[in-house]
Amino acid sequence: MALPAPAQVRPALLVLEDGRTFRGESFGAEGETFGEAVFSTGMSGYQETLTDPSYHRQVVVMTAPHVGNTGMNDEDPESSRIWVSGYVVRDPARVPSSWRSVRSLADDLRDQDVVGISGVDTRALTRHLRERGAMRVGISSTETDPQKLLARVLQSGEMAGANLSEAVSTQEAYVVAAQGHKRFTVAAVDLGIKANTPRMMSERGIEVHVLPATASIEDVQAVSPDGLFFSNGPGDPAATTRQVELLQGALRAGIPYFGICFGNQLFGRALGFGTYKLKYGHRGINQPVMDRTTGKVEVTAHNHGFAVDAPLEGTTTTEFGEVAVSHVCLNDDVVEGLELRDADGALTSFSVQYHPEAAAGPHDAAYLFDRFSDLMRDRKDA
Ligand SMILES: NC(=O)CC[C@H](N)C(=O)O
Repeated sequence: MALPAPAQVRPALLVLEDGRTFRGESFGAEGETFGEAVFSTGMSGYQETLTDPSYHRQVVVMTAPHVGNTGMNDEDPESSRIWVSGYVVRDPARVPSSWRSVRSLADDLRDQDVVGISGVDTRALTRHLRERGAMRVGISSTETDPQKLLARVLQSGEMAGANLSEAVSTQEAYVVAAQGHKRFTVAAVDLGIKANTPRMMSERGIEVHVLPATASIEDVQAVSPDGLFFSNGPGDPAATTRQVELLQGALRAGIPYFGICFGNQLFGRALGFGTYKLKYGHRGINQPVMDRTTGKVEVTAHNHGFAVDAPLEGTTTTEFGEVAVSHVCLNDDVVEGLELRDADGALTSFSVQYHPEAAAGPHDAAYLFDRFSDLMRDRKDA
């Protein structure tokens, strides 16, 4: 099959906040965009990455050199739109090829007004971010002067201190029915929830009441939940107070809790720990994490730029019980999970910094949804 002629090439410019400049071609929508430059090392799952609300206000650099081969389908999105504020690839596929593909990546970016750039040396850009840390960036197909774009990058918003989950959350509560026999009811606070999370709960007989990020403790209790869940989400956990207070109220009321990613960071804050910004974060689908409960190492999907500052060894006494770090990233010893136990040593709540709901995978961590079900069963019986 002959390849179609490349679309008319329009130059684009990428300028980091420290002045480093890359030149490439406009990819997706034309125009100008700003955000925090971060890199993802996943070799597959670009559609899930683009539609993950946790990437709100971030410009994602793909380290995979060739992106777009399988096009865009209607089954894999994690939400109803693309959330990244910009997209950087080296070599976009000119022809998508998959039986599920209904659009091309470039068309979807253009239709959803997402500005991207291609033809960039993404390896050099990633090495720069790894050495200097995640930082603000601008991409433009309308500006040709790097100094002028840099001035606008320096005026754009920072990720540290940004409270973003309410901007991406559902406005209205909705219910995802349990598949088969209903075993539990969960109140899931949407801080940027991915579609696969309620799906994986539903498959385990959980009826999921997805609530807006602004939900109150009364809204949670109105559902009579067996468990409370906080999702992943964008922004700085240190800038989020309302949901931390909600979580503390639920813990006082004795509701078992499970949190993922942002939900792990807010759990840490509710228990009295601080959070901090990692130099360049963890974003990819092959990060090794040890589950200290079983001693097993899982290969896991990550997308986080912040982390919980909790002691790796021993337990910490809080008004809610004894807390310990349950999971650790083997690359850099970053806290990847927390667990809370009562005075008898029984698990009452837990959370992980990584993604048991990960699509395209890996699926090593899917057992955590079973752990949540077991926890709700045990607390119901208690
Ligand atoms: N995926 C997430 O929930 C990300 C959490 C938080 N915004 C971070 O970057 O660390």
